Amino acid sequence: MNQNVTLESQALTKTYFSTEPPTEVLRGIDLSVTAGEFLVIMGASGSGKSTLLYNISGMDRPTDGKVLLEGRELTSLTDAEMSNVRLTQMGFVFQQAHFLANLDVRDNILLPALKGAPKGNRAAAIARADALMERFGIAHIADHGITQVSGGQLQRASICRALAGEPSVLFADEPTGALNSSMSTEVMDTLTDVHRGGTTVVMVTHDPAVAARGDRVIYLSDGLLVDSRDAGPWQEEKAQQREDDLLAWLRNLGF
Ligand SMILES: Nc1ncnc2c1ncn2[C@@H]1O[C@H](COP(=O)(O)OP(=O)(O)OP(=O)(O)O)[C@@H](O)[C@H]1O
Repeated sequence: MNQNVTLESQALTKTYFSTEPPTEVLRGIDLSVTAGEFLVIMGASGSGKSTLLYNISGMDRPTDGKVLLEGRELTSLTDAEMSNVRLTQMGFVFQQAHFLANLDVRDNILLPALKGAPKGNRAAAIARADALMERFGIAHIADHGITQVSGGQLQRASICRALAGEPSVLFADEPTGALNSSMSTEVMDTLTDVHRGGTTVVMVTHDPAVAARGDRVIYLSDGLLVDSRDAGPWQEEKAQQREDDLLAWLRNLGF
């Protein structure tokens, strides 16, 4: 394995047999994600973006093919081993934050980190969560209930939760899908910061302005990886140009 590759899929396929005829959603995906990369997955609705994210992150099991994280084959792990990998090496951000209503923001952020932390590391986990909330500008809402904060704050809290276990890869599925444009910018500034801190980010989005943040965009069509575009690191001052260039590329692909 190339030392710089952190996450890899080889001939990955996913077929749902619950439908008649079965639905072939992923039809042989070879993908390499470099350590520290910000990779964006795009494609038309139904092309298999979320399915790919779920299968490379061990949330679902592929029908065939392999997934490797830092050289370790995830596809051969037991469910318990896989769930430990998710807890200790991966972070997840979804369109909706899925927080527990009876816990405040800090305790929601801490919940998975405490599950993954060895006994006695509670104080360190709390200190890390507090530092993350400070870094992403939500320290002042740490004691608030989750219904007392904005959608953008909640999504930044879910990024803190995803980072609390110090994952090597952060997976995000339409993280701005439920937000207005100013909250979306707020959340993407946070993810850009996460990426600049060295965390590998793999994100699904249908929004070109959001996708323009990535170092590289791959395009899925009907379960196949049909193209890939390197854009280089995000530069705020070139935001509009990056989005326009990405859109031109996407239009050529039929987006
Ligand atoms: N559990 C399932 N059983 C059967 N078919 C499924 C299942 N989950 C997803 N699919 C089908 O797989 C295809 C790809 O779904 P997926 O959610 O990965 O697409 P997507 O590119 O993320 O789409 P969108 O942009 O609309 O979210 C769709 O046709 C969907 O209906």
